Order: sequence, then C-alpha cells, then structure tokens
Amino acid sequence: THSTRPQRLLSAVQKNATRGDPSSVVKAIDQFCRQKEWAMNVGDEKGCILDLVVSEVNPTFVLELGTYCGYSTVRIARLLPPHAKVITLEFNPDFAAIAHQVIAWAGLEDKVHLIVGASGDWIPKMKEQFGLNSFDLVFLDHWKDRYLPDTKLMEECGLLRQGSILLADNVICPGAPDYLDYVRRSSQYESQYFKSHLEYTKVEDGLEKSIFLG
Ligand SMILES: Cn1cnc(CNC(=O)c2cc(-c3ccc(F)cc3)cc(O)c2O)c1
Ligand SMILES: [Mg+2]
Repeated sequence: THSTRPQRLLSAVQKNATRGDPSSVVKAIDQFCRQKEWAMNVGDEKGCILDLVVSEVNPTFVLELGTYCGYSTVRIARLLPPHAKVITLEFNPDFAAIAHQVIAWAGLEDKVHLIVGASGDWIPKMKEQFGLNSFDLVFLDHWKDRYLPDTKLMEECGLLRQGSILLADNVICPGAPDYLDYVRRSSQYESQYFKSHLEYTKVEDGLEKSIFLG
C-alpha cells in the first residue's frame, strides 16, 4: 500500500508540528518540501508576500481558490481577526481530505470553510450560501487556466467591491498569461507584480496583486 505525497506531507505535520500552533504547521510543511519532497504550496518566500498583503488588507472575508494541502489556508487564517473567515475551494477530494486535517492540526477550523467542488459551480452560489456581499481578498492558486474565467465570473456575480484585492500565485511559473494581460490592461484594476521564486526553487515566479476599482 503506497501513500501519496499529500499523505506524507500530513504525516510530517502530525510528527513535527505542535497541535494548535499554525506557525509550526507552516514551518513543518516548508521543511518537508525543502528536505524531503517538493510540493506545490505557495511556500515560504512567496508566503511572506502573502502574509504582508493579508496583514495590509486585514480582511473579514477571504476566498481561496485551490486549497491543495491547506498550507496557504493556514498562512492566511492564522493572521485573521476573530470573526473573519477563509472560504477555500478544492476540486480534488483527496487533496481536500488532507487539507481538512492540516487545518484542524493548526487549530484553525473555526476560521476556515473548506468546500470540495469546482470554482465555476460554486462562485455563483457564494452569496446565498454564506450570506456575504463581497470578498475583501481573493487568493488565486488553482488551475492557471481558470484564473481569468473565474475572475470574470466573480465580477459578474458582484463578489468584488471597490477595493477588493486579488492576489494570484504562479503568474510566471506555470504562468497565467491571459489573466495577467487582463488585469494589467483593464481600467477596472490597478495591478502590481511581486517578483519572487517558484516555491522551494531558484526558478522565477511571482504574485500579482490587483485592486478592483469598481
Ligand atoms: C492538480 N492541481 C490541483 N491544483 C492545481 C493548481 N496549482 C498548480 O497547478 C500549481 C502548479 C505549480 C507547478 C507545478 C509543476 C512545476 F514544474 C512548476 C510549478 C506550482 C504551483 O504553485 C501551483 O499552484 C493543480
Ligand atoms: Mg501555486
């Protein structure tokens, strides 16, 4: 019986991190991915930029597209004020099952709502499901060819308000060229590129922060 990489990542968290201590969970995953097996978490270098943006926005409602093992979910949720929430969407049920346990180990279940399903199906249901008007921050880290259609869908569903922030991972590697072109050209967004590296490597990558101007 062979374990999967997400299962081995969860085991490393349960072995090396302290229950209820989100920072130790983040550290344990970064250590596992640097020393044992690469995994597609946003990582520590881009993670610090994510932390800066979360702290600056101080959001009440965050939408994360692409949970994977919950690393960035934990990074975001650990910085939120008491009643703030992260709604995170994961298409792959196996990833979601691991993420649920990583988030629980960090003790952040009360701040996180994990949904298993497709972003295209769930974005139109957000308002009614969660009784919210708009998202203060959206972290895009799912399939790169979904960044643009899902951004247009969020606009159409009225989920972005003046000042909502979009933060997109991997705009260079693997890349999201159509998304990048859209947010940089559109008069509805003010965009800024944060140059960094692909998680745990020396390959260039970066985050694109885009403010919705309404
Ligand atoms: C299957 N799946 C479920 N969710 C997703 C969405 N995420 C990605 O695709 C993703 C991919 C990479 C990456 C992979 C191989 C490589 F050589 C270089 C980069 C890095 C990331 O940070 C990512 O977020 C994919
Ligand atoms: Mg990513």
